[in-house]
Amino acid sequence: MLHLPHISPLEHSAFVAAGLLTYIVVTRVRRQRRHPYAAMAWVLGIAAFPYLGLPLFLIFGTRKLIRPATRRQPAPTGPWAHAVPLWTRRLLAAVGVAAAQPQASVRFDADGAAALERLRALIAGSRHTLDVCTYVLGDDEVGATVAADLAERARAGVRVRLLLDSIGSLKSAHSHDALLKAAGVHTRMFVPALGIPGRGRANLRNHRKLVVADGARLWGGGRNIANEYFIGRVGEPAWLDLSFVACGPLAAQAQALFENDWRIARGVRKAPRLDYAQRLARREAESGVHAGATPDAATAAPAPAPTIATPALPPLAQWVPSGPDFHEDILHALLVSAIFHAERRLLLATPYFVPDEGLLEALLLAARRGLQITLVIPERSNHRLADWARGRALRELAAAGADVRLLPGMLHAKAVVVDEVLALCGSANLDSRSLFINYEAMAAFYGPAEIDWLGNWITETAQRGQRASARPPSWWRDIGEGLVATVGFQL
Ligand SMILES: O=P(O)(O)OC[C@H](O)CO
Repeated sequence: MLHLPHISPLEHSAFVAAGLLTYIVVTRVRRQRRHPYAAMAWVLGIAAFPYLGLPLFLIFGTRKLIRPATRRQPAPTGPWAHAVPLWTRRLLAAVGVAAAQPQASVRFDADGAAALERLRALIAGSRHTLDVCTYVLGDDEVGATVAADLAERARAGVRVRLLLDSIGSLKSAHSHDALLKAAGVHTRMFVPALGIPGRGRANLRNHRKLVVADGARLWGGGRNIANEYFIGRVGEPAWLDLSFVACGPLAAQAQALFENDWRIARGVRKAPRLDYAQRLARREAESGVHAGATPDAATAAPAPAPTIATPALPPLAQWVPSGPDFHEDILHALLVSAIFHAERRLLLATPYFVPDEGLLEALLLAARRGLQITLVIPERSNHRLADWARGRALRELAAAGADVRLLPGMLHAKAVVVDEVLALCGSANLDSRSLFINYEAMAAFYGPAEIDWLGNWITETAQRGQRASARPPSWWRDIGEGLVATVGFQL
């Protein structure tokens, strides 16, 4: 029989005090801001159940891996600087994001089959390196096809690195191991879900989705690598989603970030001596590359997808990362700033809409200022808790005059358009998990062609949805939504 050690009330109180002190020290030393619900939950948890609460806090309680940077960078200048709103330039430079640069080409894919062809062509066109990061690699047709393509490149002598999130790919992470390993693909799992994760990182998932070929061509967007994002599961249509291929410096920016993620997955604890934007600038200066890489035949050729007409401005773009590897919540800061700066319209598409109070308030104020706000979400997503958590925010937005559209099928695209000045497309959902916890990355586009393309796509997609109502729900639904919303910071 198990005998628990006897603990006197004094010893118990001392343990609780030590637990709370640990919470304060970790939070203060790392200067981590927390959602009020999260702070309250940790303090109450440690005080009420210290023997469980403290270990859980040490395993899951860290949100940021680096301390605030004191360095302030000036807003970038240069031939294209005028095309990026000054507030964006200043903000992103201040938080350590590499500057926007012109790309040789950018092509979006809304159609899943075309997106898969373009991804496969990018992989097939790699000659030296291939860096792949995905939240989900499916144990299905698309997962197997892409894994076979990676294996083929590795056999041809390309250095192939595959980074999988260990929670996102929990069920399927090892499905393609035999093939990948035999071909020489280097695979790493991002922060093990099992085992003893160190320094509170177990809750910090890598949600970034990118493939970089030869450091020059980037495939990115909202798609994971599994059937539902491209061709649909058996008997079901593919989810509505967006991805893109960019040829140019955006790929180098994404690859520099991948290098960081690859180190973290190896368990490296020390922060790199230079941050990724500085390292990138140094590498570019050393090699004298960029400002417009040329697309090679492999990416120029494939798929009958929309080609963007030559704009007055080149496709100006910037890779905007966010997550525990940056002290600021960069995407949240960018979104809130963008909403306050918007003058005419805000178009938003997301599968999961669980905004924190700051983001919701910014949107509500924009609606009250009379901006056109279109928010497209699926009527029922694949995460029922997220659907429950969003109810109040949707009703408030609809009541304030926003056009909230519920699509009949599953929408998984993540895109935001702000006036005619900025468009975002990438991995981040408009929920607290993406904006405050996960490793994420979005491409920010400043060229008129890309902004138009994404704006038109969101507008046309919205027209296929039903308008959400501002009517109050039944009392039990209201209570249910309230309960789910208290853990909304984790959704
Ligand atoms: O986290 P996302 O946005 O990549 O979506 C993943 C799916 O919802 C997995 O259930």
